[in-house]
Amino acid sequence: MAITLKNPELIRSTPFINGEWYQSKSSKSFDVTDPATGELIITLPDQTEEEIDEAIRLTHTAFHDFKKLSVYERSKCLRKLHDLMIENLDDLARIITWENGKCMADSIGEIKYAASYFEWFAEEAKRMYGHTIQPTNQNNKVLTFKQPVGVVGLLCPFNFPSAMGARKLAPAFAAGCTTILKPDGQTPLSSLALAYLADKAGFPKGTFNVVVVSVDHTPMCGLKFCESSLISKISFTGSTPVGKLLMGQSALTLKKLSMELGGNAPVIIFDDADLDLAVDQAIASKFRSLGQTCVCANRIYVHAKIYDEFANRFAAKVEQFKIGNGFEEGVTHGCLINDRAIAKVEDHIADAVSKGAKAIVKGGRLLELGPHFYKPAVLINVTPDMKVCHEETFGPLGALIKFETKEEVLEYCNDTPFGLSSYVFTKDLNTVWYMSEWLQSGMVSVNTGLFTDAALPFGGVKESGFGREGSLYGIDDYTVIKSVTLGNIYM
Ligand SMILES: NC(=O)c1ccc[n+]([C@@H]2O[C@H](COP(=O)([O-])OP(=O)(O)OC[C@H]3O[C@@H](n4cnc5c(N)ncnc54)[C@H](O)[C@@H]3O)[C@@H](O)[C@H]2O)c1
Ligand SMILES: O=CCCC(=O)O
Repeated sequence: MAITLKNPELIRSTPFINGEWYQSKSSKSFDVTDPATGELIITLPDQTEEEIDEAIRLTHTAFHDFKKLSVYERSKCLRKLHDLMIENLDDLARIITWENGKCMADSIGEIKYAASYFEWFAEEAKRMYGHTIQPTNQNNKVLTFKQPVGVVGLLCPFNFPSAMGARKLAPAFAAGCTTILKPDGQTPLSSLALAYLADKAGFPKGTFNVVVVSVDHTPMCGLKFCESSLISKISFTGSTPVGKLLMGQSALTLKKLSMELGGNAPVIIFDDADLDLAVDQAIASKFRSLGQTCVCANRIYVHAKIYDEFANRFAAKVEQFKIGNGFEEGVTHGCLINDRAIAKVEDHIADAVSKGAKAIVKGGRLLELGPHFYKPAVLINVTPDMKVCHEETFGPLGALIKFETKEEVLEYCNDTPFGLSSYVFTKDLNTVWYMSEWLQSGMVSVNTGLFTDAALPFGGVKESGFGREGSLYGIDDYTVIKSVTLGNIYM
């Protein structure tokens, strides 16, 4: 099914390099398909090593002029891009639903969320403050400047095809860095549409480049970024194993890195929680983008006193989901991205059931809807020895685990190498404080399942990575501090 857009020019079929829609000479190409139908959306050139090198070189050349552009000019471009995204909201959301499969309501939410990073960093661009410091020698003064780190390579995943790129591009541009973005080979159209709008917003030539490569050639592109001495920093969002690989590959050029990696988010529901709120919010967290969100609830710990009641209400709500093509009216949840994603959900369910879990909502493929549709599942009697407690499912499986005390549940929650986000539901301030203090995660969300925002410092601890995106801290990852000493000053 081809989609119609108010502005068909938003669909691009070539990379965007140095301010131009680049005519690739590659003899290879790759198909982007609609995960809901399996139908072809577009065929793109699979860029070669030489073309990636050339794109890096041009991004580097652009850096020297760009750093001279005033922060006020950078701020205006960012603000304009925000406005253009909102003007093109419906078209951009349709592109996400087409290439990613999430429902239109989620896609519209994603575009507003992505645009909000440009608005936020349009303001932050003006706030790259330095310090004046008094060193031990009274006749010297130290000044600090925040300077752009240089060329930044942005490697983005499929699950938020617009927002993950926006969350990197906006602070990088605000700081005065030039960027080269490689979108996921399954969902490249949103990034190309962003490049089209950035160009219209006045981003100078070469400051925002998008290269395209197939899923198969992605490791080649990753290696090129990591090994290039012209790229100063890499910002990656994706799984922990790939993050580790990129970090190793970046060692030779000692790059600055931001790693937004996998999660295994626990949700803890205490017996004093507002149950209606907890059920609704746990559902919102668990099934956002059908579970394909890095901060999605992965393990839901429910206090023994309210376990059965919570499980029944949770299951009843899941049964009400309307799964279908994301473009259809009334659909609450679309499809998963590919077969591998479904296989992981099936594996976690099979493992849990073989160890004693019981399905109170039986999940399963919905082949009558299309190749990647899956009815969400809810399991009770889940125990800490099951895979779902240790690995990120990244799909529509609600796993409910019983607990008795806060000390016990804290131990379960922290028993993982991951530490991205955690959720706590309770009315007791002491419990809120205790859990917020001791949960090993970069973000703790209390009494809400939806917390991400451009104003929030987003990022993990442990093997969920490092660096913070968004917020007043987000720009720091794209800057370096230069210290200037003024000597022999006499007053
Ligand atoms: N912390 C966050 O902000 C965040 C946000 C979204 C997703 N994620 C994580 O991402 C994972 C889901 O995404 P995925 O399955 O696509 O992850 P993935 O790591 O397989 O892929 C992520 C991206 O990296 C690319 N990639 C893969 N191998 C590469 C290589 N050798 N060099 C360069 N790029 C390479 C992929 O093509 C994709 O675009 C989950 O673990 C999820 O938690 C984290
Ligand atoms: O998937 C990860 C990002 C989700 C978000 O920023 O809300």
